[in-house]
Amino acid sequence: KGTTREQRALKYLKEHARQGDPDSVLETFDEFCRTQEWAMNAAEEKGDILDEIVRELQPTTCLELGTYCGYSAVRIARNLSPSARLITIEVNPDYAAVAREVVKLAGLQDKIEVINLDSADVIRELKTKYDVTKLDLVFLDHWKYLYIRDIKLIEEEKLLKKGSVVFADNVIIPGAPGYLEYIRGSKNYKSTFYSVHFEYMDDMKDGVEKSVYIGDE
Ligand SMILES: Cc1cc(C(=O)N2CCN(C)CC2)sc1-c1cc(O)c2nc[nH]c(=O)c2c1
Ligand SMILES: [Mg+2]
Repeated sequence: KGTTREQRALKYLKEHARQGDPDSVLETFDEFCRTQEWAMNAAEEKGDILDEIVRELQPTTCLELGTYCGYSAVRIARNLSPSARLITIEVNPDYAAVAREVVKLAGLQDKIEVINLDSADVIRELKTKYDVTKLDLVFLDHWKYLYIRDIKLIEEEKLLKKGSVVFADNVIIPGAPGYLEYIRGSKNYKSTFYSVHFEYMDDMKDGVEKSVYIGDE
């Protein structure tokens, strides 16, 4: 075929979504994944919880680990206030390239910065190189073994403040071994589990975990 699934998705979005309209981009992406090819987007149910968190928290600075094609980056950024921004990190260059196109298609390139590097390297430089003081929202959606590494790094860098929200995808499928135990066992967080359908699969259950930071700043 020569093209990747992510490139086929982008082509479909360019042909069917309204330029500059984030809602249209998300609806069209969901349609592609339900009618053409499955893809690991945060999708409708997980997306609704993410929307709720962003609307309630009104975060100024958001960090997403695991951009993939940019579905959840668009989902987060479309609800951000004018001066708020999202930094999203994607280690896979092919995914990052597609994500940048999807962000542009949604007209959100001024709110979203896609960084094609390893998450740990960027987290260590958020304060010095990316002008971040505190993170109001962190979305963990990259690789299950990196959730615990990266949340510990974020704590070490003192990037969280009281009320900061850490939202983790896939805590059931593929699962986040060690992360759930760590975050639920920590006195610095108040965690809530949401049982949700796995993206685009009405017969599979996954879980997402919302953790509010209540620890020392
Ligand atoms: C790629 C993949 C395949 C899965 C699966 O069980 N499958 C059976 C059912 N069929 C339909 C799909 C395939 S689950 C999953 C996945 C899903 C996410 O949301 C992810 N988020 C971030 N980073 C990941 O690596 C990530 C992987
Ligand atoms: Mg996921």
